[in-house]
Amino acid sequence: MSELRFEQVTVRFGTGSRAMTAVDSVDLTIPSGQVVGLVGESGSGKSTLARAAVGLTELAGGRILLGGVPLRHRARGPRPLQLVFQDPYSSLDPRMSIGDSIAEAIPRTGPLSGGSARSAEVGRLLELVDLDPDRASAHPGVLSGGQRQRVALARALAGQPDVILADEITSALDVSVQGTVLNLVRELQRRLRLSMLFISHNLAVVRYVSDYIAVMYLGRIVEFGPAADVLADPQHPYTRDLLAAAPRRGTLTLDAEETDAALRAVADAEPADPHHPPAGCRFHPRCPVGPLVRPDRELCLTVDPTPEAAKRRHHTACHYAATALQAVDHVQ
Ligand SMILES: Nc1ncnc2c1ncn2[C@@H]1O[C@H](COP(=O)(O)OP(=O)(O)OP(=O)(O)O)[C@@H](O)[C@H]1O
Repeated sequence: MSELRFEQVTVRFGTGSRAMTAVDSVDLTIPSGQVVGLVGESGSGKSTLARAAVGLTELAGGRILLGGVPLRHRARGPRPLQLVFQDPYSSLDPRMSIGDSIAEAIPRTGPLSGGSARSAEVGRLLELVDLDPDRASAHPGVLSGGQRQRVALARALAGQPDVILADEITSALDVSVQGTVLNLVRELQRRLRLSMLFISHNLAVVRYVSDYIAVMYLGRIVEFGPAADVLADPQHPYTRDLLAAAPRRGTLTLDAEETDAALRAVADAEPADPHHPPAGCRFHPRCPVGPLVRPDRELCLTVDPTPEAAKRRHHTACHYAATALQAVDHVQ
């Protein structure tokens, strides 16, 4: 079993007046062999959550379990979680051949410890990501962005992971290449039965690969559910903003910056300051729904809806989710 579960995970940065909670009491499960797409605007805490899972960032609270076992208790050896970044340059040493970079990530013990087994494995991994094994001696600098991202994927797979955390892996690629890399990711995920957290600003990209969608806002998960349900029947006003800002189904034409800009235009407000998150519901300063239901917004201003959220298969952290959204539709 390779279910990855975040339980009440909290990450803080800074001290004193610059202290901030980047990830706040997050509960999130990535079911075994499934893809959870994590979407939200810049600064919402998506990368921090992924970095916490691989131990690059310390937890201030909560725990992370793989197959029911807290991660810090697992024995060393093949790395069960692998993080793939937006920029493959950060994981590929430009001075090393791509074959050596991949070989370096193959476990040094077990059946792949011998030299010839390792180079055969490099060839197999390159083929797996649709690259010619003859390119093993090439350096990253001579490859296209899409090819480099394939190498980064091969390197991640070399660690024999159960879980891949893919952080904006197509954001730096031309739109024409994004589709082929996304197809490859989905095919590999299915073939190898990987569990995956797939992070992107772009809901069009997320919906392309995800079984479930989680929406993050100011360090919190504000909506979670099966992808089809979230897309067809978004419950949180922020998810509706995201959907309004996303390119239509089948296109991937908005990049990260454009998506953020579109989001702000839709919500007609600057993102909240993560150092001073609003009291009550964090989304209330941007929310079109609360004032429609109750002009004084008492509940929204004073009561944090998150703790009640995670009870159903498709759930949201909004006091007035479904009923109020119908009211907004009616007014519009
Ligand atoms: N090492 C750090 N030190 C201090 N603050 C940090 C650090 N890493 C992240 N942050 C802050 O934590 C918050 C969440 O950042 P994070 O990168 O996780 O967001 P994100 O949703 O992934 O956004 P982006 O897509 O822009 O990376 C931001 O306000 C960011 O400035």
